[in-house]
Amino acid sequence: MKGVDHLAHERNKTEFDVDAMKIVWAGSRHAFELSDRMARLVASDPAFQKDGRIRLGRKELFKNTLRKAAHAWKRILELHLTEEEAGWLRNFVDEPSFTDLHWGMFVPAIKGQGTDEQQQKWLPLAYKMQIIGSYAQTELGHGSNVQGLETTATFDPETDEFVIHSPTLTSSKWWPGGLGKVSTHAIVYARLITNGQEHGVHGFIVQLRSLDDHMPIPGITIGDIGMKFGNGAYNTMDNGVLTFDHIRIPRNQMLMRVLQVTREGKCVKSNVPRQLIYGTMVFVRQTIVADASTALARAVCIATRYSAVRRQFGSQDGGMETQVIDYKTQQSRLFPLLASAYAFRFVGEWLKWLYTDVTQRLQANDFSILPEAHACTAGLKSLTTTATADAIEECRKLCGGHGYLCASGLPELFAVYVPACTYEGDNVVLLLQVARFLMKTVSQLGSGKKPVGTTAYLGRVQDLLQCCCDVQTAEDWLKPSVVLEAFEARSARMCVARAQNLSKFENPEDGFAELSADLVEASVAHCQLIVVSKFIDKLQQDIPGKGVNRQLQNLCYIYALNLLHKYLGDFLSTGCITPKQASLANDQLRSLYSQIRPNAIALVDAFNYTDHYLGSVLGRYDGNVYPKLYEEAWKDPLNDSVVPDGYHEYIHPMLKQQLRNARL
Ligand SMILES: CCCCC/C=C\C/C=C\C/C=C\C/C=C\C/C=C/C(=O)SCCNC(=O)CCNC(=O)[C@H](O)C(C)(C)COP(=O)(O)OP(=O)(O)OC[C@H]1O[C@@H](n2cnc3c(N)ncnc32)[C@H](O)[C@@H]1OP(=O)(O)O
Ligand SMILES: Cc1cc2nc3c(=O)[nH]c(=O)nc-3n(C[C@H](O)[C@H](O)[C@H](O)COP(=O)(O)OP(=O)(O)OC[C@H]3O[C@@H](n4cnc5c(N)ncnc54)[C@H](O)[C@@H]3O)c2cc1C
Repeated sequence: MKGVDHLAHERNKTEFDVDAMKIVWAGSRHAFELSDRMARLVASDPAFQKDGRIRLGRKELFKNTLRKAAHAWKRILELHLTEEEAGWLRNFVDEPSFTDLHWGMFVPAIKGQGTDEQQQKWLPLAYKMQIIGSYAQTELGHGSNVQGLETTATFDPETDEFVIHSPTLTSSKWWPGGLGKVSTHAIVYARLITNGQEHGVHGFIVQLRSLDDHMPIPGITIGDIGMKFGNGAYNTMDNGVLTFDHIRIPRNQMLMRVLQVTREGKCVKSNVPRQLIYGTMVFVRQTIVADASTALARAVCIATRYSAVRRQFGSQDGGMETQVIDYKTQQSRLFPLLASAYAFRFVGEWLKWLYTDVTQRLQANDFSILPEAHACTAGLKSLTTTATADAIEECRKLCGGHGYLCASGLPELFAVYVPACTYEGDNVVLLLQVARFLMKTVSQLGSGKKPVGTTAYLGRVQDLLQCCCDVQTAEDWLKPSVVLEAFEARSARMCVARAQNLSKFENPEDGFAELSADLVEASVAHCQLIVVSKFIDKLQQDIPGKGVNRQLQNLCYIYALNLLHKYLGDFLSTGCITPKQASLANDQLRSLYSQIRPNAIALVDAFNYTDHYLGSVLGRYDGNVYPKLYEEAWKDPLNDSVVPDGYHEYIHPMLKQQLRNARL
């Protein structure tokens, strides 16, 4: 790092091995080295520079994204990068584009729902980018309700083809990323109709554009759906609209792992459950959880470094003013977010493991943990994206006025990130799925079915309904068993209370609708328990590096005790803890903030973000904020001329008018 390090005094306070923490954050030495190499490769390549992109108009912005995606692909081929390396490289380019959907959804959909023959035919084309794919599920009229989609795929036995059609305006495909201007193909979700009978929604591989001149296939209408929230931000993506007028595709382009349609138009079910049609969403939700920690860590890194640079008030005898990071209010807002970044990292790691485990089991025809995988991915996607979007906004406020400048990097980060609360399942709709899973689990307790995995604690429900929290001193809140029991008891009691209320309804569906707001709260409690318990599990691992485990313990308890404080109503009303114990938890929280304080800068350094990736003047590694902020202001196009365009037309005549009026 060249030049003066304005944060050196902060780094000198560090009480742990930052390099060892970098490896913990990355997940392994291999992951660290690989991501570090790719981050530096991107940061050092002028073709990937990001300065000024927020000032580009839509067309320039989009073309710039196409240029970067093409350059990234060129570098991937030239350097013979592995799939893993290529994924990191695209990540550090840090610009949403059609490639996200091609690699993130189109390829996984074919892998997860295609037969062996379909995979053999389509994957090599996709891997070489000889075709570019998107994921066209959502329509103008329906997104959450997948079974309500209207596009039809009618089998024509005479020609051995499906006819894909958009019967209504609301059946227009609407939102798919990469679809508007780039994709040549899409996985299109449509209602399958054979021999006049409906067979639910299925995926079909449909060519959209000519591979020669990129013109839409006759009968297809396709375009971009228009500008989205924020400058730059997600507008690099061509989210699209698409309609079909009786488009014909060969029968073998229906993804047939779940259901096969024969030459005669007969439907033959395979042994895999129907829910596997939703498998791509499960995969992507899992990646979104991992991505949440990355986005949250970016915002926290910016806010933490800036909070150490920024000084306000408190100067005595003309000495230095107080660093805003030393205010307890700043710490109580910032450090729980820092702790959440680590918590989400570890739960994301665990979810990846769970997903891999489910995938292997599915291949061996074991579908038993599919409902749990669905509930965990849906619930954790919802919990982590909501918390991350809120946290990015909180980090903006933590940076005061300068946080509102685009140069802080936070407005763009927020605008890019916030749709994660909606895409891949609206966060409330997903929590309702978790609630269904929890209520089903509770209802089966009486029949002796033993809950496993993340709901195993519900098997001890009788104990959890009676247990009393064993906290007498603030230090008692640093016992993993105490924290875990408090979270388990809160979640179990909320689930049981909701189940009892549901049982009062004659029709369970009426009850579910009526109590849905309460049910969502139980889902949140359950998901928070998962995050806390996976963080505690992480602490039990042998983590090398001086002081690393100690810092992680502090972060873990900050995460848990801050939730306890924030959701105190739940903990008190369910009788899990007493007001006195809650007050002791707060005492402990304040003490933990003081312990984290000297390590805060090193804990964000451990994310190993380059200045290029952070894209923030406030979050610069060297803390040299003010000169760079000053320099940045002069780059604004308004400062190209001293007297602005429009002066002669609008300002000058107004001034003259006032002068005349004054003389009158
Ligand atoms: C620049 C930032 C990028 C960040 C991302 C980083 C990495 C990601 C990598 C790549 C992606 C690239 C970019 C990402 C950006 C945007 C892409 C966005 C894409 C999309 O949004 S695609 C569209 C997503 N749409 C949805 O999520 C729709 C939500 N709705 C549903 O999932 C379902 O309709 C529903 C709500 C679950 C209802 O289902 P339905 O069948 O009608 O009803 P139920 O009766 O409730 O369920 C029946 C039964 O099935 C079980 N179930 C439901 N879903 C699943 C599932 N997914 N898996 C397994 N099982 C499932 C349910 O539990 C029921 O079971 P029972 O036992 O009770 O019968
Ligand atoms: C940036 C972005 C990218 C996207 N990319 C893609 C893509 O590549 N491919 C694709 O197919 N789709 C994509 N989508 C679409 C996305 O998946 C849907 O928008 C999302 O699933 C939400 O569905 P909806 O829009 O129908 O919301 P709605 O369901 O209409 O939600 C509106 C409101 O109704 C509430 N609500 C809905 N149902 C219920 C219920 N049962 N109970 C209680 N409340 C309910 C919701 O909580 C929400 O508050 C994208 C969306 C965005 C914003």
